[in-house]
Amino acid sequence: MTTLTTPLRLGTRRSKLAMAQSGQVAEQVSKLTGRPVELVEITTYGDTSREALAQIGGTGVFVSALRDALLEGRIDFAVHSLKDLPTADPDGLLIAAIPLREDPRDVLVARDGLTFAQLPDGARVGTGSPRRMSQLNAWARTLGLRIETVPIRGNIDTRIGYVASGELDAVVLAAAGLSRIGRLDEATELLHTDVVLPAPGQGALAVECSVGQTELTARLAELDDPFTRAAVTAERSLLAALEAGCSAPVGALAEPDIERDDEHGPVTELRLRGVVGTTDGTSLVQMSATGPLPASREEATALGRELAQEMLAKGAAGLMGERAL
Ligand SMILES: NCc1[nH]cc(CCC(=O)O)c1CC(=O)O
Repeated sequence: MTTLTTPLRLGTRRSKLAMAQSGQVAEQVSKLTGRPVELVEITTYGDTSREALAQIGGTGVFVSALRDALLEGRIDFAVHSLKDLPTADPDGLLIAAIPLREDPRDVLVARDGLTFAQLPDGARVGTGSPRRMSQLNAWARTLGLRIETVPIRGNIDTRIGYVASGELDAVVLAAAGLSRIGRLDEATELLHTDVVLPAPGQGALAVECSVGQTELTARLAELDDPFTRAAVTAERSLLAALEAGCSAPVGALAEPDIERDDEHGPVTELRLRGVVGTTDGTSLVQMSATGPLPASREEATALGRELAQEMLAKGAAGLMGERAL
């Protein structure tokens, strides 16, 4: 029988980042429910495989083992990095909460405190993400800088280690990940979203549970931040409508935008920006669209779809490689 003292089981990957974000949510859920929350470690294929992410089917590989555990009732809920969640909703599960998002931006961690513009010609910059490669190469071109992007994988500590060891001049990572493991102070530049748009959903978490768990779902929903939910819904709708996977060169960010409306005073809208590009950065489609705020799920989804259509009309599909064709 389930009682107030029965622990809730929170399934988590074993990485430092996963443990940190699961630990934070566990504490909040424990306060909300008055029940202890126990972390259950789940190993995913993405954790054990050394193959490149693109080869093993994108970041969804980190998620499926947690979802299997949820569906089989071995755990009660799971915390995912939203940007690692495939856009298709699985049967039998739901996102009970999307808490307030952290800083969605990417950061540079470079040797000797360098910013991107200060990197030497021929600098080796580590990232395995086609989205980052595309935008970094495009930015370098506008600065008249020649860089070499070097595909790397591994957890955050491993990636920063390539800079510490002198193997690479810099790596690019998500600010949110660094912040959650307490290493944000090692960033040498926060990358402005005018030059690098983050991955759809970056910086946000998703708290997932089984549809049958109505009581737990209702409690977890108290952690939900409606603005974050609307923003990431628009970003993920763009990604889905471009028919791109989570390892595609797609950046997206939805933010509040204050518009001057002379008759009724200022109005706040939801502004969605999107970018798609070739990994060498020679060709980019970058566009934006605005919708109402607050935004219902339908309105946020429509905004993403609308922007995708405009980007596809400008040739976005041709820039994404065969996945999109
Ligand atoms: N790609 C892996 C990944 N998945 C989630 C984060 C942390 C940031 C987030 O929660 O969005 C990271 C690390 C990174 O991209 O640097």
